[in-house]
Amino acid sequence: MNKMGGGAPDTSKTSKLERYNSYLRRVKYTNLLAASSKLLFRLTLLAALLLLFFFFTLNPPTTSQYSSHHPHRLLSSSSSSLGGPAWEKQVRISAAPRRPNGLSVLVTGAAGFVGSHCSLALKKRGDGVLGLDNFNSYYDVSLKRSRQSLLNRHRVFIVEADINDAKLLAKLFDIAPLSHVLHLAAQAGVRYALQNPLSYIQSNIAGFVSLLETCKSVNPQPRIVWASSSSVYGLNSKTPFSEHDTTDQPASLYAATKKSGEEIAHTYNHIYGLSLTALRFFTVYGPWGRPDMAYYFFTKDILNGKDITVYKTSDGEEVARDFTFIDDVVKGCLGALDTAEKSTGSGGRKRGPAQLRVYNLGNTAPVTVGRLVGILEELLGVKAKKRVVKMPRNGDVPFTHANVSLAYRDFGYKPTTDLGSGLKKFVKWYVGYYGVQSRAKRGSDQSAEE
Ligand SMILES: O=C(O)[C@H]1O[C@H](OP(=O)(O)OP(=O)(O)OC[C@H]2O[C@@H](n3ccc(=O)[nH]c3=O)[C@H](O)[C@@H]2O)[C@H](O)[C@@H](O)[C@H]1O
Repeated sequence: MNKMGGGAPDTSKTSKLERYNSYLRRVKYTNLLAASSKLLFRLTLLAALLLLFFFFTLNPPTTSQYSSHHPHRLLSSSSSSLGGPAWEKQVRISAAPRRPNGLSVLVTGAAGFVGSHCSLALKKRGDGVLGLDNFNSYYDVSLKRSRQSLLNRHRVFIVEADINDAKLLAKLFDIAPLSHVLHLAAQAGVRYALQNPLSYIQSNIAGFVSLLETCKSVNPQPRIVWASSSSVYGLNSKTPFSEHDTTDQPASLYAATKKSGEEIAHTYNHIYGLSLTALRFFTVYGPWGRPDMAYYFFTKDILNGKDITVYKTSDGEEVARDFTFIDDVVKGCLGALDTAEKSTGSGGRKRGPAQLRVYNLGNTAPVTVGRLVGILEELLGVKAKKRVVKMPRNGDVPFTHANVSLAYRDFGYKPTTDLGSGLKKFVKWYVGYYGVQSRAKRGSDQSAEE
């Protein structure tokens, strides 16, 4: 029966069906719309990610770019304005050796602690030295500027640029026939990796690869000596540490990046015939040192009457280091440069087997941190306010101890400075540099007269 009445045909079923169909069509359409907008959103996101990827691959952030966006920023100067005839002349003159068969060395990290000492030593014996440094703000930039002034007085020119600047690196090799690279630019410090891990990747891995990429392509390829670290031994308990020991237990990101550097060196040696020598430095100290290192900031804090924190191991043992004096390390660096064989590649291709070496540069006589503090107290004439605490898990290792027989065999490396004599020289420099007027000054004057 037609509920609508009259003789009209019964359409209630058809219209219900139509309404239902149209409902289904609407649902389908809405679903389709939702699905396609989801797809559109995903495609846009993918495109944006791809764009970002290509942007950063083609324009890797330099340390300076990185700095301005990062909470723990490392400010450095830009190299975009470098160039011109006067600048090129400075580069050429600085890199030119002044003795027959002298080396022409690019020293990266030349305004750094080891870099400035090595640059001076090379220049003094008649080699050409061209410095490169980004003057980042990891520690007091004015100290780096003072080292730069010192080098300037000895006619060593420092190019202000980042090792990640591949164009600039290629330009330097174009201008000057650089025979060797002493690569010391790095993000140093074991504990700072907890605060700024990416700076280690940026300098010690990306920067190193950027340098090697340039070196493999230039003709002739330079010989490269570079700074690895005692920290690669990590939790190794076999003493003294030998280059034959396994180094697969890094305790810090710093150590891991230095270890990666050694593996990367192997690759570039294997593929491109680059001659590469890694030097594992053992806690290098001395005048013009690094303010982030314990002996340096202990000196400052002891003089200022501030507490110092001395670590002990979780077993309550004293922590010890094979502290190595800068002059000994400089001799090791020069010995490694002098015995480095030619790279064998040309036109970016390997033409034969090339030298690949790793050496410890240590002092072979570990000293506890407690004893280090004791020596500083004597030299400064001030009692330290010590707080002995268990070593936090911050990347530190309990002890280091170098076996240096390989370096002795191959280039006569023989450390001659004990911690007492080395710290005496450091304190004398420190009180002079900072103009410290205290018992420390009198103490160091007395020691200098002895
Ligand atoms: O050989 C290396 O390859 C490394 O050497 C250096 O690292 P380390 O040997 O750790 O030197 P450094 O920090 O001076 O601490 C010295 C001692 O003081 C202890 N230490 C430290 C800080 C503190 O507050 N208290 C303390 O007891 C601490 O436990 C340690 O026992 C370089 O910094 C590094 O860049 C890298 O080159």
